[in-house]
Amino acid sequence: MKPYVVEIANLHKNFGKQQVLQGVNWSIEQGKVIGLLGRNGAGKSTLLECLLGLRDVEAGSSTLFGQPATALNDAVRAQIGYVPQKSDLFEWLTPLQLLDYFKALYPHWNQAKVDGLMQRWGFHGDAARKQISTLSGGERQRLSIIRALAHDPRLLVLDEPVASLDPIGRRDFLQELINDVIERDTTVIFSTHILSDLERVALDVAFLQGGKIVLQGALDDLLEGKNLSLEDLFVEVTK
Ligand SMILES: Nc1ncnc2c1ncn2[C@@H]1O[C@H](COP(=O)(O)OP(=O)(O)OP(=O)(O)O)[C@@H](O)[C@H]1O
Repeated sequence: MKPYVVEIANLHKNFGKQQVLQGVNWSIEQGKVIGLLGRNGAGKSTLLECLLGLRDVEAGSSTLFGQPATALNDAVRAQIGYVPQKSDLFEWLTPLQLLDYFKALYPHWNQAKVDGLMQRWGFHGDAARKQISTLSGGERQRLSIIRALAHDPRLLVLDEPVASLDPIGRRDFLQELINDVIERDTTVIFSTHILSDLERVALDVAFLQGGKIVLQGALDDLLEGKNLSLEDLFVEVTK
């Protein structure tokens, strides 16, 4: 068995009186590609933020590569790539300036990968020199993904990464993910509402419902012998 990259134990998170996470237990082995599913407002973004140590929690813990998520050392931090749901890019920079900025922060930076993705994903020529504030939603999302992949992370956390991408952009991105996982045994956790995409890349799924992971496992196993589609399963688990 491979080591666990993520270990979440009894995680509780409230916003005021609202109990969003109510005892999440979730362990993720190295090299897994997991789709996180749940209704709007189920707490997927909150869970991904808590998993990464970006939010205070009421109780419980998240451990990444054996270290508490709230106290990661620089070496572990450099192994993580994150695409948040809301763009956190520096609006006043251009894509080239943004990537140069992050390049200086990471010990491992795969410039060949960045150059290739910039070419393929529409950032050749003028688009690479426009102010980020003027980019479209999909262009920002592409840039955010390039930034997250640029340092060859071993753990990728993606919060609805393809929501604004056109079908070709989605296909390219999914292909990139698959290649990366196969080549480097990257662990990928991504939330999405696009079940067809999930079925193309995720071997595992986890359902967040009522503040807990209520069902997880290999997609094939969960659907086997049930004559259900993933959509049917989603409806059944989250109703
Ligand atoms: N900063 C915040 N302050 C107060 N409430 C919040 C905050 N962030 C999230 N919430 C609430 O927590 C709940 C879970 O939100 P979250 O964004 O994690 O859900 P989600 O599953 O990612 O939803 P979606 O599928 O719509 O993106 C929601 O009811 C939301 O209103």
